[in-house]
Order: sequence, then structure tokens, then C-alpha cells
Amino acid sequence: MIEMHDVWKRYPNGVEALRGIDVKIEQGEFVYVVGPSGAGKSTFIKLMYREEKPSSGVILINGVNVKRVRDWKIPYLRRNIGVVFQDYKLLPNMTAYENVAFAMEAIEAPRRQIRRRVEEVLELVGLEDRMHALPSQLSGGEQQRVSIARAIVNNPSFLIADEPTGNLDPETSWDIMYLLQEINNRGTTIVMATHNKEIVNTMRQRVIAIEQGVIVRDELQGEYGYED
Ligand SMILES: Nc1ncnc2c1ncn2[C@@H]1O[C@H](COP(=O)(O)OP(=O)(O)OP(=O)(O)O)[C@@H](O)[C@H]1O
Repeated sequence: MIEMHDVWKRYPNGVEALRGIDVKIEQGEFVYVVGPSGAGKSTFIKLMYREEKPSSGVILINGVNVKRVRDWKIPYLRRNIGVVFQDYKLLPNMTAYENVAFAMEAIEAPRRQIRRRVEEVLELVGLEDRMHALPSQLSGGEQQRVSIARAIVNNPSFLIADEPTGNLDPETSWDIMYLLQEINNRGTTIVMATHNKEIVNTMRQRVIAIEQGVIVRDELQGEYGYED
């Protein structure tokens, strides 16, 4: 479970990106985070994987207060949280296989486990035939599949995605959504910030809307609710 209690985020330049966030996300949920540009969606998501720290308030990830986690323990916290970005963030000089394996090497998984598990997740995302390709040899949708494989390879409880379909055409975006749905069906909690109205309105999952740093709407089977 992810819990936030009266969470505020003030950046050093004085911008208050989040102003008193209270939220609970249970294991197994699929949650869309929507809202206008600059509303605080990315900040909300960055706090979950501790890319940013809250200025005040408490964030618990499976009961662990992320503020109290010492820096050297962050890799262990992150092991439980896979992250997917709009621009994939793959290492350009490593193959698809190596990009995914790297995430297991980082947590010092046993070598014999790595090969089996990396092949398994690349198969799950439909890339078993492309595993020795470099990112530059893959389409945007394929690169996003690699990044999803990398995010789930260590079996995290949570998958956090910031605009994962932002650079993809509508058809490829839907392929990625079906993949995320399949991962959610297997028990992984998914939190996804998005501007994709069609996807949110078709999937009808929980929707949290943020405006000016405040949660203004939190609905099960919600709608996108904006025009863009
Ligand atoms: N590192 C930072 N330093 C200072 N201000 C920041 C920083 N990151 C974000 N902000 C500001 O905080 C506010 C919220 O930004 P955030 O990126 O969380 O919004 P967003 O809802 O994700 O927007 P978008 O939909 O455009 O990605 C904005 O006013 C932004 O300019």
C-alpha cells in the first residue's frame, strides 16, 4: 500500500507543487493521475519512488516511512517500485537484454537467476525475438516494452509510470496499455500519470485528479474530465 498523509512539496525556488495530499492506494489497484500541465502530477509520482522528498507530511510504502530510509537503502526501497518514463530512459549502448539484466545486477541477483528471469520478462512483453537489439534499432513502442520489462524484472509491488504513452501513436499506446493491464492482473499495483483522455475514459479505473497541488477528485471507475 502507498499512503500519503498531509504531504507538501515546496521546491527550492519557492514553488509549492503539492499542498496537503492525503491518499491511500491499495495493493492491486490501477490508478490514473490526471490534471492540467504543472498541476503536480510528476511531483506526486516522484515522491513515490523517492526521486524527490516531501517538505512535510508522511509517505508510507508498504508501511515504511520513505523519509526515514537512509540513502544507502534506497536501492532496496526502489526494488519494490518499478518506474516507467515517457522517454524510456534506456541505456543506449546496451541491448534490450542487457538493459533489463542491468536492473537485476544492480540488486546483486544470482547470475543463473538473471538469465532465466530476463528471458521470461522479455517474453511477457513480446520482445523475445528482439532481445539482442540496441534501443536505436527498436521502435518507440518496442523501447517502451523494454523499459516495462526492466521495471518489473525484480517483481516490484508497484509500477509507477509517468506519461508512458506520451511519445507513442494511438495504436502503440493501446498495446502498451494492454500490457500494463496484464501486469496489473498479475497483482502489481499501477499508478500512471497521463494526459491520454481516450485511454482513461475507456479503461474506467480509479482516477485521481490534481489541480494546483491539491487532489480535487478521486473516483473509482472515473473519467478524464478535461478537454485536452
Ligand atoms: N525541480 C523543480 N524545481 C522547481 N520547480 C519545479 C520542479 N519540478 C517541478 N516544478 C514546478 O512544480 C509544479 C508542478 O510540476 P509537475 O512537474 O509536478 O507538474 P505536472 O502536473 O506533472 O505537469 P505536466 O503535466 O506538464 O508534466 C510546476 O509549477 C513546476 O514548474
